[in-house]
Amino acid sequence: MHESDYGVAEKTAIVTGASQGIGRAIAETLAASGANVAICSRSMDRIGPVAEGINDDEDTGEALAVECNVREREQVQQLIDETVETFGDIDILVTNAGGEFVAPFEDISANGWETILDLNLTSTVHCAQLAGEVMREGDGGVIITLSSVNGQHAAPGESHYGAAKAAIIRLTETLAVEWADDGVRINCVAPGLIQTPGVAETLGIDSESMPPREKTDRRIGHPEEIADVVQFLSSPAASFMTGETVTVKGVPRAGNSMSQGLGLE
Ligand SMILES: CCCCC/C=C/C(=O)SCCNC(=O)CCNC(=O)[C@H](O)C(C)(C)COP(=O)(O)OP(=O)(O)OC[C@H]1O[C@@H](n2cnc3c(N)ncnc32)[C@H](O)[C@@H]1OP(=O)(O)O
Ligand SMILES: NC(=O)C1=CN([C@@H]2O[C@H](COP(=O)(O)OP(=O)(O)OC[C@H]3O[C@@H](n4cnc5c(N)ncnc54)[C@H](OP(=O)(O)O)[C@@H]3O)[C@@H](O)[C@H]2O)C=CC1
Repeated sequence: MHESDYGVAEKTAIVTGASQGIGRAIAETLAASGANVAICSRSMDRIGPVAEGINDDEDTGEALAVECNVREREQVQQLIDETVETFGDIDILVTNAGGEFVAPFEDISANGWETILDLNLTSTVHCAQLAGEVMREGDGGVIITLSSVNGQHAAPGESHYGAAKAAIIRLTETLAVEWADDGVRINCVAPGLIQTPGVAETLGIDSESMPPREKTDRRIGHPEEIADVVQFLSSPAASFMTGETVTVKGVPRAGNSMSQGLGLE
């Protein structure tokens, strides 16, 4: 009888942007399954307590907090080095850190464009190249990138973010082909609208109005619903998946426009 293996116990995972929201849920989910997690954000004051929470629980893997701005390649290299020094290897990389502001194309300055491309796309390049080097020289690994439904479909005010997130999908497909022989699987997750502090800040969506996870006919998701998909993609159960983008957006709605997800219709 076949028994599915969704396990990541004793694996080492890096999760970027894990001080809150989706990244935090991913880190806590992987750690709860026994993975050791190296987690980063731009501030030790913000990432430290997340690691402490994981380390306070004796039943989880260990957590290492690292202050790292993923836009800075040298800081990403330090994150990789500290992870290998502490846990010995890198098995899983989740390039979660990202963000945006909503603005019409004509109002986005050159620096505004570069900020969003750097934060989402170039940071993914830094992390995948530097952690990928460790994986490829060792016994392979798993990479999960974060795109968005805005990387799959157009939405007003999202030209910079949509371009960056679309490029992450194609980068994922390309690396899956280039690194297949090195034992590296790489897949992408494209969330729909998820209730996080970042969304609350950017879009002013109130967390109190969040319907329960069990209610499927809703417009907004829980961070844990992304974490569960990342856990699956990280595990041996997904061994025959690479180069794919998994959309996680709940009930499809007519028009498939992100503006509907935002309640802007
Ligand atoms: C329709 C949405 C669907 C939902 C999809 C959800 C996607 C998400 O990712 S939501 C969760 C992610 N979290 C966030 O987005 C956090 C909120 N955003 C921010 O914290 C920031 O905006 C930032 C991280 C994206 C950028 O911050 P920072 O690096 O500090 O950059 P600056 O403030 O220095 O600005 C750089 C550059 O960008 C211009 N700019 C910033 N905001 C706007 C704006 N609202 N409209 C137009 N331009 C903006 C800013 O003016 C700077 O350019 P210059 O003035 O030319 O220097
Ligand atoms: N929420 C949503 O609806 C959707 C989100 N996504 C994507 O999911 C990912 C997570 O989003 P979400 O949880 O909502 O975001 P949040 O804004 O809630 O959290 C972002 C996290 O990233 C960290 N971070 C931001 N910039 C950097 C940086 N330069 N270097 C290191 N860490 C950084 C923040 O930590 P700190 O501030 O402490 O540095 C924080 O932990 C992003 O890539 C986003 O684009 C995709 C589709 C929908």
